Amino acid sequence: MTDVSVRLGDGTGAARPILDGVSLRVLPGETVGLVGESGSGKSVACRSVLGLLPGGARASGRIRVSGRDVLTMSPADLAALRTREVAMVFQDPRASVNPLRRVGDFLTEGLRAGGTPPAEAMARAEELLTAVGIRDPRGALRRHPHQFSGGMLQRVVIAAALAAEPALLLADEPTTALDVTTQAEIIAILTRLRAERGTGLLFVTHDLELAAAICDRVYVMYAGRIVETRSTDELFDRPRHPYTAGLLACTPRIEPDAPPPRPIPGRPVSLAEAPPGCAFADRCAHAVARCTQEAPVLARHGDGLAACHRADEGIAL
Ligand SMILES: Nc1ncnc2c1ncn2[C@@H]1O[C@H](COP(=O)(O)OP(=O)(O)OP(=O)(O)O)[C@@H](O)[C@H]1O
Repeated sequence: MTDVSVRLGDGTGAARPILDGVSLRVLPGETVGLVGESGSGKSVACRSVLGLLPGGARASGRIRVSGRDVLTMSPADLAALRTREVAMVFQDPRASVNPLRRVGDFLTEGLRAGGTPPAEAMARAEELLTAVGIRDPRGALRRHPHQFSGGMLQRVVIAAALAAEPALLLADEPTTALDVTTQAEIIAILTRLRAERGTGLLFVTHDLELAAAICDRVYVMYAGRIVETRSTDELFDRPRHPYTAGLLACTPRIEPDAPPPRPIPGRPVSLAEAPPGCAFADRCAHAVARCTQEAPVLARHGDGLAACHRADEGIAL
């Protein structure tokens, strides 16, 4: 997506800005992280790729998937995009499935709608369940969602997302609701499938350790804007934006000599409440007068981009 801004109607006729000039890219086979505190706009950015914005939202900019612009697509083309090119996995797998329908029906409906004969669709569903590590796939097809644990059901949802072999998989906190062991298994499945199938993966998370473990590149969002993006290695070794450094410092670490986590002072602001200048200035220990007067632009520093007037001074280390 390039320079995407989103505004939401607030019911009174006024429009509340949610995203401002967000540019973000996922190449085939790449895992890209999107991190930031709650309310920074990660989910809205992710959903905008599927044209899934709240009612009354207005989006500008360009969102291209396989060369076609999502924002100007007809409803029929959008529906086709969602079944063939881009799939999304959400935090709560139970919200993605109909509790009254068998898993087999859920997994095969897209394939059957695309003209695959029922027996072939069932065989494909079995294959997909095997690919996500479900041991008795034939039995699983006959069961209902309530007969699965959260982790098993998330595997089913991932299998469904992969049914059409999408070019891009959007994963919005897909493991947050799961215990750590299951979380590790789901991550292993996603990374393996991405490597085997060359699917691009956009992984939305507030967990920086997890982003570090699986992502090639990371985008950091604050108040509806991207404030930093670079390769995962450099982001963690040498963040240029004090917000990224703050997120890293407040992440608990397990190494025995690691410093204790230090929370970022204050609370996150939404884009609508953001002051002029840098939206993070109020919470930033390094802010100078210029930061409250002039909005920093996202510019090249090191191997990526950062939106900070002091990005080259090494202050975020
Ligand atoms: N359906 C909606 N109606 C009104 N406002 C919304 C809606 N969805 C999101 N917002 C607003 O958009 C902003 C960005 O929300 P978003 O859910 O994208 O943040 P997030 O970074 O994904 O947070 P979280 O980590 O909590 O999911 C927030 O200020 C939120 O209140």
